[in-house]
Amino acid sequence: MTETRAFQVDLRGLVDLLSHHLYSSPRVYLRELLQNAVDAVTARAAATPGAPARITVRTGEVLSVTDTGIGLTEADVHTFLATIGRSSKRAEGGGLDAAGLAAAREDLIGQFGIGLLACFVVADEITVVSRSAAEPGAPAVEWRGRGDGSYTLRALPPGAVPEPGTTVRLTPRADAAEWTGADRVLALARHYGSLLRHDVTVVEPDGTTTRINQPPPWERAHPTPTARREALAGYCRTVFGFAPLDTIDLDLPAAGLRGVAYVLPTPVSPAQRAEHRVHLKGMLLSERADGLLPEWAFFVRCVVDTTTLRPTASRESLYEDATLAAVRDALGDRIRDWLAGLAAADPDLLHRFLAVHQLAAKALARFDDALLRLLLPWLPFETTDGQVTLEEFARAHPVIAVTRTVEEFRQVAPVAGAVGLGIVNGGYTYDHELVHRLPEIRPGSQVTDLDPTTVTAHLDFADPAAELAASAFLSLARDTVGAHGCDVVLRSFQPVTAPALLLDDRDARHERTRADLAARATDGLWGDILGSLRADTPRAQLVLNHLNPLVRRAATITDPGLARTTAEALYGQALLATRRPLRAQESALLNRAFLGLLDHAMHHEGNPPPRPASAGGENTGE
Ligand SMILES: Nc1ncnc2c1ncn2[C@@H]1O[C@H](COP(=O)(O)OP(=O)(O)OP(=O)(O)O)[C@@H](O)[C@H]1O
Repeated sequence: MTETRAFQVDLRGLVDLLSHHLYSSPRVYLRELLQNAVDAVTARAAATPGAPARITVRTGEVLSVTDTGIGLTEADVHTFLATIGRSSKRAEGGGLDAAGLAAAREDLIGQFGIGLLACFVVADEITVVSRSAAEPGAPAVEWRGRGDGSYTLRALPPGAVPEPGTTVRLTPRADAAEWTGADRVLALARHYGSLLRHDVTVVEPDGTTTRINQPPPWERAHPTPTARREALAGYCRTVFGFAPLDTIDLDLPAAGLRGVAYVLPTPVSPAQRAEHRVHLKGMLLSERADGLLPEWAFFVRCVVDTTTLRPTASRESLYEDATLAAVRDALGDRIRDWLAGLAAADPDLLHRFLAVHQLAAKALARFDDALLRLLLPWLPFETTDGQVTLEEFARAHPVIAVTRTVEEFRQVAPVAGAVGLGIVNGGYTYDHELVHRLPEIRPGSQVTDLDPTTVTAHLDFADPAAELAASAFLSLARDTVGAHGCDVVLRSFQPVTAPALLLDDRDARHERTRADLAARATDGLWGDILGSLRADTPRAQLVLNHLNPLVRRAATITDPGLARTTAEALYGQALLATRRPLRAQESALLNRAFLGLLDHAMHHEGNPPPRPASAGGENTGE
């Protein structure tokens, strides 16, 4: 005959699992106790509006949490308290539902039926004394549960518990003293319970009584809007430790969510994890909730209290579901609206915001066409006219060229600026893309990527006689520098102090890398592939400045060795000015040029080269 048996649960093992793998710290025991008390009070208030709603935490050798809540009958204790995984707050036919409290369920925090186990992380035994408010005639009960999984239950004599409600007591183990001392309990109660909606007090062993919660500042009445703003900013300083640039009210009635977003006063990296404080029905769920806001909103920190978002079983983060996704979108909209409002009504604050969160605003504009339209005219960019908005820049330059890297910009900007070419530094995050979108917002403006030929086309030609006089040097320089995939031209440009300009774009660099690899490829197939990729890409250009005195003198050098070294030195100097990492053969070229010039200079001084040392070394001894 087949016998059906029930699973046995090893409670010690289960508690161990919870404490080591579910909860991040033993301190959550207090949160679970508070939460049960809050739920019990909420359930009773739903059945009997106006019923007492107090929660008292007493610290000392014995720690207790007393509530004036719904209480438990003997049957409730067996069904809910003593059955792990069963919760009156979720189960169909649960005690609270039976009492007609289905509506209140929405306001309850617990749902998993495992919370009480957290107490076994700090104590070996828990005592619950309870009297039901739903069945006032039922006797009060005392339940003692032990960490080994056993429990006892006894009915108490009439009058032993005068009022409905529940007291949970535990005697902390010595090794849990860190979490159960009076100061720590007070701090933890404040930490978790500061926004709970019922009256929560902590009584210390010397009788000191502290109320630990009050309504959140966004719900309190304030005499003036300024007073409200100050109260909200003060709250930000307390919970986050900074004075916000501005506060944004968050109110999503459909999602049962209220709170505020604080705009950070200093820049943050988009990669930094946003840390939002999320309260669930008043109880602090997490100080580091992820996913509450869209990723682009990394410039705000939120505090919210919500009734609809679901916690994970550890109660330390939000459960990623459709509700959270909808809330995230709606909160994103609120932050967008705030920005739109600033642009329309408070340009001063918008300027201050952009001064700090330029990067965030740029990230935002990329995502959202409406915001692009709204923000692009205000966003500053680095240009050949200095730090200006694109709008201003476009007015002065009908055609805007944009670089792909900061180095390219640094190198070309002084020269391009002098010849009136309008260039924007597109090397910073998002800038290249945003500048290219300017014509969408400003029809008629033209944006192109900067390439070497555009710049050279704007530089003045040297006069033909000068070009002719320099032709021998130029052809030698072309020969020398050409080996590095670079052309040489002669032009006149400002500033005169710059002997040469290396115009080198990404395509030209790629082509050089490809050529390098192809030359090194010993394997025929690989060499063929790289060879076949040879593109007709623009080569880099070394533009020598004919206005520069050094270049003028170089053009007259007759010694081919010195002319070659001079060409290499000019190329090397222009190469260094690009501030990009040098390749091995470029470093070798610089070395060669430097040593060559040194050698030439010493020759010039009249120092003859030393006689080479003989192979075996001279015998200088006697
Ligand atoms: N202070 C209390 N007053 C009345 N009933 C309580 C109290 N504490 C616990 N209970 C009962 O014990 C049950 C189990 O509590 P437990 O804390 O283990 O889980 P839960 O609160 O239902 O869910 P969660 O695991 O999400 O916290 C509750 O559903 C409730 O019926």
